[in-house]
Amino acid sequence: MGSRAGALEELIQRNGGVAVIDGGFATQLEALGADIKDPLWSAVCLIRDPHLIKQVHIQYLEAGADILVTSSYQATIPGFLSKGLSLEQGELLLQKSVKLALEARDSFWRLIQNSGDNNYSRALVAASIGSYGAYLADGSEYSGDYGPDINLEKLKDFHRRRLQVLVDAGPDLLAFETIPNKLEAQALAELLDEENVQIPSWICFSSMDGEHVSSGEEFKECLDVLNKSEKVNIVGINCASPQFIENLILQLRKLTKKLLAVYPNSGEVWDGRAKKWLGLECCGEKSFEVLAKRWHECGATLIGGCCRTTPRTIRSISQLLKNAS
Ligand code: MET
Ligand SMILES: [Zn+2]
Repeated sequence: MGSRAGALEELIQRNGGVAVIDGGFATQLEALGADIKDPLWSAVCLIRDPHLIKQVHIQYLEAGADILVTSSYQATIPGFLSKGLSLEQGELLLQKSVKLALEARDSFWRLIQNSGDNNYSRALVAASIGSYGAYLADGSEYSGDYGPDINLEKLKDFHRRRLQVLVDAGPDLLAFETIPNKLEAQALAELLDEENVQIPSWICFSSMDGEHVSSGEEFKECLDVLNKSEKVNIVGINCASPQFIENLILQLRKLTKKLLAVYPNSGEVWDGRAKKWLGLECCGEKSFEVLAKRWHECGATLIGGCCRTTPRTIRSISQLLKNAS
């Protein structure tokens, strides 16, 4: 692994070969009463309800998450500007997303050390960077359909300043989430190089059919690009249906030597136009945890949940994966 990956390696080793990522962030904010019907989605809480953000982080730590993903998924500088905030205010909010997670991690860890409880590891903080489609808030993070005007340079420019601000805020990792196509994967890999980022990163794709990335492109095409990058330490899948994950892991295992991360959603489907979740969960808490064990056996090292998963989901997978190992 690249530089400064030591803390992650140590964590994985201490847990016997696994690290548990937290669960749905926006989902849990809503469960605590936050109103996130906004173009900034969960990131609107950085402005209105930072205490709820911290509470969600603490709930996932208590549940046994080893990696907290920050509230910055849909937090972007243009998004904040269009809310009437200044550039400086927008950058402070991005910093705050990392700060809130670091503070939650540090205060929880102090508590654990004082209690002598051996069941927890000191968690790591992964700064979330949602895809360009997440910023557009039109569902294109699940189609990769960015229109004819978008190109590699524009995607890099879109991501550059947020990336710099988040890295400067001192997270342990970067989590690129719900990447829908090869072009954006390539833009991110190039940007990590250009910015000479020193902390480890994961790049996770979603998949609508269990076989391709959301755009319909082959995983192989995307992995060919990422395999060339030393800055991308981990690749994987987030916010896809749990029923697809086993096959996707088997496919990815053949395509890369990098660590694999999987954190699927609950199996419900997000209707990006109607902005609501459709259908019932395909699997209850119990089967999610049984599946998670299988994902680990198939070669995933970082495992957690995305939208509609909860601290209960994370508690059961944390217990099962860590006791088994
Ligand atoms: N980290 C984000 C969350 O859990 C990922 C959302 S995927 C649409 O809210
Ligand atoms: Zn999700």
